Amino acid sequence: MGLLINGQWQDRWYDTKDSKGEFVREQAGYRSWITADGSAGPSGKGGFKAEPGRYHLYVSLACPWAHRTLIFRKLKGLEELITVSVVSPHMLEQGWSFDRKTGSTGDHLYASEFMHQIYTRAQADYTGRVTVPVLWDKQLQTIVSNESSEIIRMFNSAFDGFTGNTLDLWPEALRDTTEALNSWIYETVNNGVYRSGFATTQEAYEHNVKELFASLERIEHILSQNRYLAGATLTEADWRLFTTLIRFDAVYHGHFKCNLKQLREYPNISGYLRELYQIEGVSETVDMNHIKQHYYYSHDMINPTRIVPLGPELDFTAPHGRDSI
Ligand SMILES: N[C@@H](CCC(=O)N[C@@H](CS)C(=O)NCC(=O)O)C(=O)O
Repeated sequence: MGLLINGQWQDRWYDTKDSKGEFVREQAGYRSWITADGSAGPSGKGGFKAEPGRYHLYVSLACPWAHRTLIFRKLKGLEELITVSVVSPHMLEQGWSFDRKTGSTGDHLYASEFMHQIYTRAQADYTGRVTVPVLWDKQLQTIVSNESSEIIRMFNSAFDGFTGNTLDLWPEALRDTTEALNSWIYETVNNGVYRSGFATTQEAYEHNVKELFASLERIEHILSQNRYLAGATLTEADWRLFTTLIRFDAVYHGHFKCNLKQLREYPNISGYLRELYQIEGVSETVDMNHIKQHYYYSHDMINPTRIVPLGPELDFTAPHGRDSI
């Protein structure tokens, strides 16, 4: 695990000295948007017109942020239009790698060994963390975006003209509601599990775990009255939450010490999680082996033996019972 400084790879764990033991996530560096006509999006530069075959996704099947983009690619019927390479679940001294022996598909575009080579291909003197997902433009040979929350919004509509798929997971009428949900769920749940697990002081850990479970209680309450987070309609807020929930009992509960409760103790959250998992195509995006291998094997600062636990046994295919909500 490490980062690039002026294009040079440095092997380093997160520095929490200046933040009282708190893990602080770095802002994504590439923030442009693919749009239907190539005009600039809300941030970054223009020139990235939606075109079949032009774009490529680099993902980890273990990573909850990358997982969001795979779900949107699936639900929006983009599999033929946007190609994918998967990194190995083991993120070691050189960061994410394309080691086929440990579960990567290899880099289909450039046969690179490491993900940091994709970043330096886009910018030779890049400084910053080398994260997935990365949305790559094969034509301009550069990174369009490495921010999952924005990639899913591009996928939601930019290619509709080609696919005819008009499923709208960010409906105009629910945007304020969705944004409000996203903001506290991102802070205390999606990133909250990382802030708990990567904390290096007892105080920071306890603070984050308590916040996380207060939010889970709040979500349990919302889901006792609503089928989905924003009401009767499934939105991006649900998929953003889903990728954290699906990893919760298997990884965050043990490895990140988010263990006040297991998700199975929340009846509404568990039923909701199963319902989302059972939506057509979604289970194909979930790879529990990559998920467990990544966290338990890569973070040797937290788990120095690198032993990957066998349990817990989870069955996301059981009836969800949410039809009556
Ligand atoms: N803001 C980014 C965060 C992506 C991210 O942090 N990905 C993790 C994997 S789960 C990563 O690549 N971490 C490597 C690192 O921090 O060095 C997004 O949502 O796309």
